[in-house]
Amino acid sequence: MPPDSAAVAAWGGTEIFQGQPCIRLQAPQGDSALVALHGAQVLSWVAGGRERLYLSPQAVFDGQSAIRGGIPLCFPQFNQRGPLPKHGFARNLAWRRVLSGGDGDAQSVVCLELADSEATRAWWPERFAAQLTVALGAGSLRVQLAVRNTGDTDADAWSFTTALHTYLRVENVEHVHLRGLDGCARWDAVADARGVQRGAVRLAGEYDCVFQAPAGPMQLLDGAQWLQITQSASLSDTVVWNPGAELCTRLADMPPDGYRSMLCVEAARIDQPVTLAPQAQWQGWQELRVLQAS
Ligand SMILES: O=P(O)(O)OC[C@H]1O[C@H](O)[C@H](O)[C@@H](O)[C@@H]1O
Repeated sequence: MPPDSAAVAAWGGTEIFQGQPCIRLQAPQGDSALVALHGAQVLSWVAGGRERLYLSPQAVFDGQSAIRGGIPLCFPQFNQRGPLPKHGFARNLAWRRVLSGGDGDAQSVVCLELADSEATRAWWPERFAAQLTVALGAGSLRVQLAVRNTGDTDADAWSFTTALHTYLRVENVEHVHLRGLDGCARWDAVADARGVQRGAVRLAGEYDCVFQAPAGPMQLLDGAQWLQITQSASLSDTVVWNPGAELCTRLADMPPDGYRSMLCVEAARIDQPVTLAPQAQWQGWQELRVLQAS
């Protein structure tokens, strides 16, 4: 469905970024976020005067391709774990703005919806409604996905996997520490090896691991910039990804040295797909919060 630009404009807070209709969220103390209708993708989060998300300078904004950076949503399939296009189709389609119904005002909260359509049923036959709510707080950003099976009561249950595929901006990925995953079971997708994480995650080269999500918050230590990352228990996996130098040169929508400036810390549901009976609903969220370094 094409973006309903007129309706979106009537709600205010809209702007065009790289040719794409977007919604600008503003917090009183100066923080802001930018959310594209395409993919319901957060493209920017400025907190404490600093951009916190990585958006590739070579990202493609053609209204069809996945946008490299920000917070893409993988739904209803994570990666290539199924017959659908990689990471599902939600990041390739235009979402529409709906009433948020939540806390906060229209300046700091936006809710976008994607329901099944001819386009989605060409890939996946299920009837669904997905809502992505982005809430900007003082030094925080919370992204919540709610999914409902809108099938008739005598319809079948269906399953999905998902990820909030957050690209965090870092000074130099080889200098960061990601704390909070110590003791978590992990599958290293590069080496195809299972193990348990010991200590903080440090990176040197390509990194692609699916962890059992930690019970508490993680902390990303990037020099003097600290970020707390929390996810709901319903998102039971955490993915940490960086393409490294060699793979990065093969990603057409990233500059060769782009990998240095980003680290994906993804709140995901992969190993145990969510199964929804007709009319049942599920939700999951990730929250990012700026911390004072100590
Ligand atoms: O290039 P994309 O389709 O956006 O996928 C980027 C990456 O997403 C996740 O982090 C996966 O764990 C990686 O295996 C994958 O390469």
